[in-house]
Amino acid sequence: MITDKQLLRKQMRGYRHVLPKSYRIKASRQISQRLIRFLEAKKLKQILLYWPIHEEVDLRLVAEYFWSNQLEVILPVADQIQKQITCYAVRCVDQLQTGSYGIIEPDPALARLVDPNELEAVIVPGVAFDKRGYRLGYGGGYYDRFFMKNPQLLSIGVAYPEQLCSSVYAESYDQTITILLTPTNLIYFLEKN
Ligand SMILES: Nc1nc2c(c(=O)[nH]1)N(C=O)[C@@H](CNc1ccc(C(=O)N[C@@H](CCC(=O)O)C(=O)O)cc1)CN2
Ligand SMILES: Nc1ncnc2c1ncn2[C@@H]1O[C@H](COP(=O)(O)OP(=O)(O)OP(=O)(O)O)[C@@H](O)[C@H]1O
Repeated sequence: MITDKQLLRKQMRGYRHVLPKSYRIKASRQISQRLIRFLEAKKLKQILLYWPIHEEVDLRLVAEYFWSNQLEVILPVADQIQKQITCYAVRCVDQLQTGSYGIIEPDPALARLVDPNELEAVIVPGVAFDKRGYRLGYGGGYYDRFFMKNPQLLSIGVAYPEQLCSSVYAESYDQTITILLTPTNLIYFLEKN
């Protein structure tokens, strides 16, 4: 049986897939610039970023910003068996490799292992976000597990406006994000549901 959640995931991925490339590039640049300004204002440096796949918001400008300021870029490495994320910090693109799901990830042999307690914020990719701050991903539950173990972390979702919807059919294990950044808005979700 196909669930509402699976249908929504397919529909929202479809919406994202048909966004023109030029639109996605422009929106990604706007979101990246807003994120850089936010991180500077709050003096946040130890940030878990992500390297984009499919048509996700592309934050590589933020990675470039970190590297050009002699800061490390922290990225997740996905363990496909355990469905868990481990964080590694890299100093340049040479420390990256193609990992699970074809995602560009830190090479654990070259990168520095980062304890999640060191993190000051987590930038969360998603397929869709709803008005209560719940997120829909690719269905692996990686970020849900990560936030269940590290509930204190500030989580910042990033999205094109076309990824927002009224409900993503959140389940008991789903965690809300703290902030959502779009090309034109910064939304705070104050209530932890
Ligand atoms: N850029 C990025 N990195 C990330 C995530 C993410 O959502 N985006 N993750 C967040 O969880 C973790 C990896 N999880 C992922 C789970 C599935 C797919 C994916 O593309 N799945 C294919 C099906 C592949 C298969 O079945 O073998 C697909 O949905 O088309 C990608 C990432 C950690 N790193
Ligand atoms: N904290 C958890 N502990 C154990 N299993 C979990 C936990 N969180 C989620 N799961 C499991 O993970 C699966 C996928 O969850 P969900 O559909 O919410 O993923 P998602 O948020 O879309 O994916 P992702 O975070 O990887 O982008 C579900 O079957 C759920 O049972």
